[in-house]
Amino acid sequence: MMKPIKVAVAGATGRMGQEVVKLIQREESLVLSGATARRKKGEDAGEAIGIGKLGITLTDSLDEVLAQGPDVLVDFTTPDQVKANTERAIEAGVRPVVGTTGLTEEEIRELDELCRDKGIGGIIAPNFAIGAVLMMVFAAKASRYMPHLEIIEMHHDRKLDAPSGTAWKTAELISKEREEMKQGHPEEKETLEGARGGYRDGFRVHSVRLPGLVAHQEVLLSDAGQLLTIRHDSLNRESFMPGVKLAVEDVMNRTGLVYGLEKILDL
Ligand SMILES: NC(=O)C1=CN([C@@H]2O[C@H](COP(=O)(O)OP(=O)(O)OC[C@H]3O[C@@H](n4cnc5c(N)ncnc54)[C@H](OP(=O)(O)O)[C@@H]3O)[C@@H](O)[C@H]2O)C=CC1
Ligand SMILES: O=C(O)C1=N[C@H](C(=O)O)C[C@H](O)C1
Repeated sequence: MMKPIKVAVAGATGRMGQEVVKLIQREESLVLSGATARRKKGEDAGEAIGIGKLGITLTDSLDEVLAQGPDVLVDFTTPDQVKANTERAIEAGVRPVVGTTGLTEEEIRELDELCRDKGIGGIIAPNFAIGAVLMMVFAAKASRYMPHLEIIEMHHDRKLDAPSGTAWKTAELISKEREEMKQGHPEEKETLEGARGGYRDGFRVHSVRLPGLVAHQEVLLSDAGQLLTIRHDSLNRESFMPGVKLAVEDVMNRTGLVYGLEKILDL
């Protein structure tokens, strides 16, 4: 049997980090080698998230976790932590699998260069749910034929960033397929600031934040007499785990960093 992949988790007590720790526990091909969290540091990682003792103590020191020699670091922390965490992982020769949103295109390019210099693989995916990736790719394809469109993303009200990483990625994929064009009335005026949402490459992106939601997105595309709605709903955070597992396995066999799960799926 193959040796299990040693996975460390940054942000292990967060909404996503907890799911990743549970994923690692149920997969024989993965083993938890370390975990970071600040508020629950010193506690056992399993006990802290209610799944029983795992023998891994939570620490707020990423360097301590990296010194254990994991193969992969999975990061679900915050937009202000992720760049530094990922740089430190790569410098330590640990392959990053990043779900945390908020990295700019320039930062992603820098991290790719670092990975290549080290000869290791990495992936940054704003959304690990396979259905969400399909929604983004289908919407981008549809935009070639139906270029009038708007993106509406809807999330829980604990989310820090707007628009979501998924909406940014969708916009990027659409902008590669669709000729830039202005939509709506040329003399349109907002009488309530923000009413028309954010603007990118000629189309609008709207962010909704409500308690009880998880992660949802609609891309509305229209033409005379017709509306195409491409929608994805993550109903819980387990929905992201098959994609996380795929990414952890993938980075073991690549050099350089990819941005987007669609790059490692055979679509
Ligand atoms: N790619 C994808 O598929 C998905 C991406 N996301 C993204 O993942 C990120 C996390 O989301 P979510 O889990 O909901 O957020 P949470 O706020 O629930 O979790 C973030 C966790 O990070 C921990 N944390 C923050 N800073 C540090 C630090 N310096 N060291 C150690 N731990 C730290 C926090 O714990 P403490 O304060 O105790 O340290 C917290 O538990 C967001 O950017 C979100 O957009 C979310 C869902 C899916
Ligand atoms: O914060 C979240 O919850 C999510 N964040 C990611 C994003 O910003 O797109 C992925 C998913 O939408 C859930």
